[in-house]
Amino acid sequence: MHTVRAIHPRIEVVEPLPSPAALRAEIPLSLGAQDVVLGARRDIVQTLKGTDDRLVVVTGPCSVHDPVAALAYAERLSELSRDVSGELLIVMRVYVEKPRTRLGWKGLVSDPRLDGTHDLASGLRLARGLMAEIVGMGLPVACEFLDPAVPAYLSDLVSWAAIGARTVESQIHRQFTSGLDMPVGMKNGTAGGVEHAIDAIVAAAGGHVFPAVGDDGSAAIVATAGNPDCHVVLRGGANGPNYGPVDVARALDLLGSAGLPRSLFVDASHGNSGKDHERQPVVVGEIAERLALGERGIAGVMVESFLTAGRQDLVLGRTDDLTFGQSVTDACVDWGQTIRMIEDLAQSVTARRRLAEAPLLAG
Ligand SMILES: O=C[C@H](O)[C@H](O)COP(=O)(O)O
Ligand SMILES: C=C(OP(=O)(O)O)C(=O)O
Repeated sequence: MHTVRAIHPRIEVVEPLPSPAALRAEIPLSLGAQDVVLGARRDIVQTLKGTDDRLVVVTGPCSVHDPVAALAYAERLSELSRDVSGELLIVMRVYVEKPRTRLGWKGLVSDPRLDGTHDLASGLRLARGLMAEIVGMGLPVACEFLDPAVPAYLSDLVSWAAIGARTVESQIHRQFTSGLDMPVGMKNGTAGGVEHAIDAIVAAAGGHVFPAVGDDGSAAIVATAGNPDCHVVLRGGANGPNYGPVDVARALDLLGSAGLPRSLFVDASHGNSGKDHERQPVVVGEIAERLALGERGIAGVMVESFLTAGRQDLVLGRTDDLTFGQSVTDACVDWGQTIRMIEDLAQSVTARRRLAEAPLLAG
């Protein structure tokens, strides 16, 4: 550890971090786990293209603060996902970085002990170990990539990623997304406009050259090939929800006019539920009804769900006071409600399939 204050008075400490290659060697991905990651990436792309008629469901806690609770959730979800695998492609939210509106705990990677000590090396190790364990259960993993240094440490474990509402306009995020190997959902901005997400899709589809952390941890110039698998995630915004049929049709038309596939995800939480977790089943119910009636533009749905309903305030350093399996960021639906929402969505896919087959049967 050495101080750099003489040159940069506002930087207090610079410490070394293990390189991405070193962390990968410490927590490798087994061949079986690699199949899970790659298989889900491929299947999600097929659902976006409409060649797989299942629905992607990205569900899990708003943020992971307790790996034990996250694993307990993952065990239940992996079992449930097997039951509905003919209709739904379930991916678990394992969100280890949190963007904050102002200030607050920024996730497991940033502060894994939840006490303000910011042991990032342990955070990355913990996040990688947790993701590896969940993928090892056969359950694919989703996260938001926030800090541009983090994907190099985790992205080989991730099947679906988001660029959040607060960073979708950032060139830096669009650049690193252009080098990611998984489908990436671009959230509409916090103000609600879908145009920034469409700009982000176009930008990330192109190749870029930019400075980054190399695999060995050294400063590097990275050139990317472009990511053709980005899509919009409608999450609502300051003016209210945008999951209704008119907003979805408008977003699909904008995508079509930009020469992009008419396919998107809907986030049932955030601006679409006014951050009221009890609204999420209502949003999911309405989407399920529309899917059952033949809606094809919605390829995926996101839900914020954990073991216990609601949310709790985190006081740094006071983890003993926390309720097990309850979110310390946005409020989530509980496990029982999650099962009902997933069953509802699975039934809607079955109904949509019957509808698609009906003319063939009649003929
Ligand atoms: O999804 C989580 C939150 O909505 C996002 O991180 C912003 O949180 P904040 O407004 O509580 O800071
Ligand atoms: C922060 C999140 O979403 P958004 O960027 O839509 O606010 C999230 O999904 O955790």
